[in-house]
Amino acid sequence: MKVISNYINGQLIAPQSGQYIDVYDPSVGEVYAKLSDSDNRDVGQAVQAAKKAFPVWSGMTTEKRSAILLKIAQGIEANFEKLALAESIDNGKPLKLAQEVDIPRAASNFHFFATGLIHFASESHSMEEGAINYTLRTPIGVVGCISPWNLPLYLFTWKIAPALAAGNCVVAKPSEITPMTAFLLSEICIEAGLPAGVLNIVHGYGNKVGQAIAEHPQITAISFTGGTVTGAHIAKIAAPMFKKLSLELGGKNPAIIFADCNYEKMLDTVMRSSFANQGQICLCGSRIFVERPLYEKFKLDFVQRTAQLKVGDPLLENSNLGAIVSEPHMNKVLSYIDLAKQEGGTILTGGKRVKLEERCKNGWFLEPTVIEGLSYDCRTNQEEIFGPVVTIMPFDTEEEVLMYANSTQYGLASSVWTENLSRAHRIAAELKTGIIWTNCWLLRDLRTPFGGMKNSGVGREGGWEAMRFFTEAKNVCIKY
Ligand SMILES: NC(=O)C1=CN([C@@H]2O[C@H](COP(=O)(O)OP(=O)(O)OC[C@H]3O[C@@H](n4cnc5c(N)ncnc54)[C@H](O)[C@@H]3O)[C@@H](O)[C@H]2O)C=CC1
Ligand SMILES: O=C(O)/C=C/C=C(\O)C(=O)O
Repeated sequence: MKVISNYINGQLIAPQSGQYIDVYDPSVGEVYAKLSDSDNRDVGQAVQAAKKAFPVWSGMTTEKRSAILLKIAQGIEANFEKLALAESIDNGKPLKLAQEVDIPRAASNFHFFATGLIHFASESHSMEEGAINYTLRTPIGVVGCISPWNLPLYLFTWKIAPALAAGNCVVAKPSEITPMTAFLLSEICIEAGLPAGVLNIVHGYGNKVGQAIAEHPQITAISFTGGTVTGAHIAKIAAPMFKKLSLELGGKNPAIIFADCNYEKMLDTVMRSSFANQGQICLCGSRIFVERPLYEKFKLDFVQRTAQLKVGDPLLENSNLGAIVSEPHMNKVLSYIDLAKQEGGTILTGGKRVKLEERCKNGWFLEPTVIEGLSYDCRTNQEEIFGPVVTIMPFDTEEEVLMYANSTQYGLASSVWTENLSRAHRIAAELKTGIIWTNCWLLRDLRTPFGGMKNSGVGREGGWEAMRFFTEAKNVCIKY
């Protein structure tokens, strides 16, 4: 059985506890690897290694740092098939999705920041009084990156690439539920010649390793993606130490469909925004609002298309949906389907666990589910489900749909479907979400600010936002 070691000070090493955690393949429901059960001792060791490496890494020329990060990107590309297969086995997502989205994006994250760092420059502001300010952006030192299980390598690299590009040394923790590709990345980093201690990957539970990262006084900035409750917990620990925080948290995203939309394009994309990655993306559109004249047609077509989706072995080419990441998570999603029924919802399609045969007979699979007949303010429509479950609701006016869309504690992303340009701008101005996609979904330009409002997070990642987060701004004012 594969044993997943920590990557500390350039070495693959066992956890100090000598203990290991079971890692499951969700499509077969069985343990297939053992993961280091690390604790604050391993985090302490990682921080010491990172501190030692900091003068070397931050003092390196940008060209040299860029070249090493590009080598990591090339290493991801060279190991493309191995990483995609590992991601699919670890997470349960269709192999095709890992090949088309997760792994290419992980390589892009490194490419993007490896080249970006060369162009990252100081700002200067001249004053009429005869003075000039220039703002130095210096690396922070040792930073922490904590990532979730839904897009494992994609989100892990989305954090560590800018942190490293900005000249920091990193103590990183991938999710204990999906640690495999982060482990494979540590092998790639060794191969790429990343100096020892620059990146340290400490595996284990959130309440041990994650907690130790949040508490460590020498980790002065943390980038976290995960659940809102965990984000609030980390914020509470970090606040008295005045740590810099970037929190990418949950969502309950609206998809708003007007009757004048490009119907076929909308339908194809809304299928994806509802069920991609089994609905386990914080950006998925889980509340679908449809203008009343289009509602019945949309309902008919959407339900029919959903019922035709194939839930199957993630390794097979024709599976549209794979397994849910874990048994507890599958049960959580099922409990929300029960709640929807109690709240008066009608299940139009789906709603049950899927029992596959042979290899996947004990896997954790769910039918893609469409629910109607719920009020906008019931729990099903207010709380994050994070699975292949969407609700559909009609609306009559722009004011009404904006009220529905903005009614939750979350404010991550919205998608809007209309051919009316003025309306698109009007709606975008009123939606309280950090990201608004009009006539598209998850169309990503890595230069743009990425993040949420309200309980969906604090701060923005991506492009210069990430480089600014991972640096200290120091203004120098010179009077001449
Ligand atoms: N990006 C997103 O929006 C995500 C949202 N979620 C939501 O959160 C819910 C719970 O999922 P979980 O896997 O439990 O997410 P989580 O928020 O517990 O896990 C995310 C990361 O935080 C770590 N973590 C957990 N406790 C920690 C602590 N005390 N200190 C520091 N780090 C800690 C985990 O080990 C993991 O690496 C999901 O059902 C879903 O609704 C989950 C994953 C991603
Ligand atoms: O950066 C992206 O393209 C996607 C990010 C997705 C998440 O943060 C998530 O699903 O947790």
